[in-house]
Amino acid sequence: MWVTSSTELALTPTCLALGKFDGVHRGHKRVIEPILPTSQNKIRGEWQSGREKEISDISGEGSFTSNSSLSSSHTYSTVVTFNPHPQEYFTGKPRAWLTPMEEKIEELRSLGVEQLVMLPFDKILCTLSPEDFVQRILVEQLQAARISVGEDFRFGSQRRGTVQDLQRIAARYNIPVNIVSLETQEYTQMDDSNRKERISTSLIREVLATGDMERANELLGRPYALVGKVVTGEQIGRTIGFPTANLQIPKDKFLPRKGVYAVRVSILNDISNKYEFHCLGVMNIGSRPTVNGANLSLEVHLLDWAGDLYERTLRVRLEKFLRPEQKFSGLEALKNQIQQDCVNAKIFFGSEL
Ligand SMILES: Cc1cc2nc3c(=O)[nH]c(=O)nc-3n(C[C@H](O)[C@H](O)[C@H](O)COP(=O)(O)O)c2cc1C
Ligand SMILES: Nc1ncnc2c1ncn2[C@@H]1O[C@H](COP(=O)(O)OP(=O)(O)OP(=O)(O)O)[C@@H](O)[C@H]1O
Repeated sequence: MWVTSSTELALTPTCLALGKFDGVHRGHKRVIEPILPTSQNKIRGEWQSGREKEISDISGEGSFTSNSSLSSSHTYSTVVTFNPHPQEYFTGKPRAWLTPMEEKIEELRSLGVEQLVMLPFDKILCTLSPEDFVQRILVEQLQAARISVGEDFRFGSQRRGTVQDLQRIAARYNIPVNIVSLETQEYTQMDDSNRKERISTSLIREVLATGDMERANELLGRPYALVGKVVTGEQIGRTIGFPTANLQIPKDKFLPRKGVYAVRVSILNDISNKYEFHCLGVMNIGSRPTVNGANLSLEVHLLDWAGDLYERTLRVRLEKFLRPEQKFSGLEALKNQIQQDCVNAKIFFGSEL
């Protein structure tokens, strides 16, 4: 996938999906689907499979995340997003992401998106009128051939432009706009009544903060994952019979509720760049009050497994919140509880063991 923050370096013409796409959740996938080559094929019946050429020599600010074989007269399926996040720009506060950049690129690439354009969200961009945004950015710079957005997408200065405005303005340039209806999820409330909720990044963040992984994962369409390298810890874990891999994740990754989770772990094969060796485990996200830990740490113990994981990249999928972190009277009490956590995780995973 080609990734750039410069519209001058963007591969054109394009089929565009517009938005912030943090989390690449089920609603986002619905918006992206119509711009993928397979869907365009169905829509236009003219997707080119011949005359393909390997594009690997593009220099400059952008980068390829894998070797892509693309046609020279091809409409590039492109996700257009904003950097920094508009909220970050307006509040001046850094934001934690459900999918930090690397993870977002990986998710979009796995969907079949060919290009990610991260428009610099600055004073110029945020003061463009809806008309100028479409004409200058989408038409002139990105040469849009088709646009896909969710029903509630807003754009242009002060979010003035609605999807109907987008459709009307784009029609002047003969660009069709797909307006995707909102993806919702049925949710059973405390009083047992059912409610449909619109899937959004904000909702998923709220749910993750409560530790309700079943609901968060349902909204996302996949388990929420922490991806990072294994670094050295204080090595107390092995002395109590529970060696743990300490994970170093991107600083801007959004963390769910602190506590202990039942998890699925996979290890990145650095050569094939694929995750393999799948294993179950228990993870603690917390500051380890029992051993007077000062910083937040992310530690995973793999069930019934022994080996060296230092420097390996792990993907830890959080499946079930088991309990909050506690301060125990000593290491023996902590050890007994971790033993119980492993039993509880095994019960949760049930037949998989
Ligand atoms: C499943 C699991 C649950 C844990 N629960 C707690 C806890 O409730 N309270 C706590 O202080 N530390 C908890 N820890 C962290 C341990 O204190 C930590 O693993 C131990 O100090 C060893 O860390 P080190 O090997 O990185 O030095 C937990 C660790 C794991 C793997
Ligand atoms: N549930 C959904 N169903 C269909 N389209 C959606 C859904 N949620 C977002 N979209 C669309 O996907 C694109 C990207 O959405 P965006 O990330 O900007 O919003 P979001 O997921 O609602 O996040 P936030 O909560 O931060 O507003 C936009 O075009 C938006 O309208």
